[in-house]
Amino acid sequence: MNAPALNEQRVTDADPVASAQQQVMAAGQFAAARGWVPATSGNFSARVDADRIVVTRSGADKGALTPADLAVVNLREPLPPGLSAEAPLHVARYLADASIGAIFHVHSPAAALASRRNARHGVLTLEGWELQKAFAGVTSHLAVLNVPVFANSQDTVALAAEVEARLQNQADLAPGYLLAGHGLYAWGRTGRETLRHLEAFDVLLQLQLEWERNPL
Ligand SMILES: CSCCC(=O)C(=O)COP(=O)(O)O
Ligand SMILES: [Zn+2]
Repeated sequence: MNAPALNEQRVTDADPVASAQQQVMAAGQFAAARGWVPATSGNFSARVDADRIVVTRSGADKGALTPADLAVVNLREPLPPGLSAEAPLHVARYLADASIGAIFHVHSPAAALASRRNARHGVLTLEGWELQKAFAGVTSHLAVLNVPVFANSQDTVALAAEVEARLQNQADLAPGYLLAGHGLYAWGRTGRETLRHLEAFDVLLQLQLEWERNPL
């Protein structure tokens, strides 16, 4: 999962926009196949270079994305109309962390439910699960990983500022956060790593929900 496939590497070298588009379209199919982006929910982005990302347009079916559903956006310029309503959340993350290569947002049932269960605390803490090692840099099930939970908001510019202020000061941060009653944002250095993180989050959130409901 860590090394890009040969085809992905060739496209990256030749055409970084096409590579970013390919990562986003593949992620959309992966998420749709698992029921994580129902009814056009979710939004996906991948970095092109230090200044640009590819991001989904608003309302696109994430399971059937084509290049026409994707916009190339400069991170340091005003956002054009028609982008995902949540594009400010993507842009703020890329600007805050130059190592991020892709950000995928899903509305999986586990994320929506776990976010509401933990909204009052403002954080969901993962600990004791071997699958935590699917997150980059985590080497033990004993690691304590915090997943911040934010109140949902339709003002995604203000929400992005709130998220980034909190993430800067969050110790032991997992590669993602939850929006209450809404879903999960996850990131990684590449599209493949971000998909691995999404998949790990999905199982870990299901385990956590079951554990909270019925601890042994
Ligand atoms: C259809 S779900 C409500 C909007 C949302 O939360 C989402 O993820 C999709 O919004 P977008 O503007 O990116 O299509
Ligand atoms: Zn959403």
